[in-house]
Amino acid sequence: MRIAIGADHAGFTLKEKIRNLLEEMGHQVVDVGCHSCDSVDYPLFGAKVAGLVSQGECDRGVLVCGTGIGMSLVANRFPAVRAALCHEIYTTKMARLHNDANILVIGGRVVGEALALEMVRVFFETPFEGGRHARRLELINKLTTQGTDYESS
Ligand SMILES: O=C(CO)[C@H](O)[C@H](O)[C@H](O)COP(=O)(O)O
Repeated sequence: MRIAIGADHAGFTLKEKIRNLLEEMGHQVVDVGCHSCDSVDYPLFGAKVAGLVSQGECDRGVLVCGTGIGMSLVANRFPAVRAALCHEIYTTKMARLHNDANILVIGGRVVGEALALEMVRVFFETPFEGGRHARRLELINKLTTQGTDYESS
């Protein structure tokens, strides 16, 4: 899989570990930065990763900032992006099984390194279940084309 990863200064250290893990797992990683602990603005990096996923240039993405909230806000503005902010294994697994999340967002100041790396492993090893969940994702897609007027579809 081709995976875009990005972080701000608060997520830089964890992002480096995540890149190593993904490469060990055999994935091709596109690292959009940042490249140090110097203070930067998370929207710049969140938008790069989300843009690559949205345009189909990468299959999935991983974003890390301090809490993960800022990166989530940015990423979910992009068409076809389903970014999931996760703090533990269960939610991470369900984000794939039920939501077909294509970007995993982690708070580098919230989740410890070992747990975060296990979450990454689970995210990339868990398939989407489809079925009723696909129908619900389709309803989300319709929000962008016809607002909340589901009845007229
Ligand atoms: O955007 C965030 C929260 O939604 C991230 O956690 C940032 O990493 C954080 O705001 C950065 O804070 P700092 O005080 O500038 O290090």
